[in-house]
Amino acid sequence: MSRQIDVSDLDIYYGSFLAVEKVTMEIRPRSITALIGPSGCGKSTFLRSLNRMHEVIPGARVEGKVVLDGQDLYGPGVDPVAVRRSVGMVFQNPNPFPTMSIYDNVLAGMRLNNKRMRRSEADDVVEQSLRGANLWKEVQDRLDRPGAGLSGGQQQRLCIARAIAVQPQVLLMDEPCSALDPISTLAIEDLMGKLKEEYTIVIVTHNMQQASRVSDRTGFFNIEGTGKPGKLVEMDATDTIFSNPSVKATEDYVSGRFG
Ligand SMILES: Nc1ncnc2c1ncn2[C@@H]1O[C@H](COP(=O)(O)OP(=O)(O)OP(=O)(O)O)[C@@H](O)[C@H]1O
Repeated sequence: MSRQIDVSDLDIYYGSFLAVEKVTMEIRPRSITALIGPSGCGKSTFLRSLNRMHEVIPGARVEGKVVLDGQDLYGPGVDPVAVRRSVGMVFQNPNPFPTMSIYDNVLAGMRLNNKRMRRSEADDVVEQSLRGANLWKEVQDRLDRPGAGLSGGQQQRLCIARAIAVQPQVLLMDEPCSALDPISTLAIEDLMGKLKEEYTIVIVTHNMQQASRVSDRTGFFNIEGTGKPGKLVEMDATDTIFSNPSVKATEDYVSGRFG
């Protein structure tokens, strides 16, 4: 499995509104790709199209291709639920099931997938996922307590544990730190650095420092005006985007001159 995503000529619509136009992008395996750009340019819309989450909105659709490991995720007969299993997602606000125990939260995705497991197998998945999310040490003695009892940063790591429990190939993260304090943010950033050894990660962030700290490659999206579609302006190694971009709009954005 290469865990590479190749997007070609992707148009993304909400009904008749073209929100994102003609994106072609190579998302490299076992690396972190950051998507940046001003509000409304379609970063979250594009991210959601990578695991067919976009389709849960009535009237939303795409044209073009998203290919993961040689399979067109929008091809005929492809099950969107299976796509979401191999391309997991972590959202802006940590959203563990509040009354469910930490233990059951980790297994929630697997249970949705109707996977039956022996207790010892489930114990292993919980421990490995929580270790993978750098949360095991903090919660190992209170696995039966509700997820809501954790701090915001711990809840976000619990959501990451839940996402990796189903062993996805790709992890999509939509502003995963925007609801967190700086210390929890650094903990998630450290964790992302570790996770990229195994997963392909795509992150949407408004935080330029975060994009430059954590990502290997960065794509800059922009929009020409209200009602116009968002477009991928350029994509390159993160260092290049931040120090020597090819397009003036990128330079203006990363240097804080607009956006
Ligand atoms: N559920 C929806 N129905 C209709 N239009 C939508 C929906 N979600 C987003 N849009 C529109 O699609 C365009 C892109 O929105 P999107 O949220 O993807 O941008 P973004 O770059 O992620 O913005 P932000 O940085 O503010 O989160 C916007 O014009 C937005 O109004």
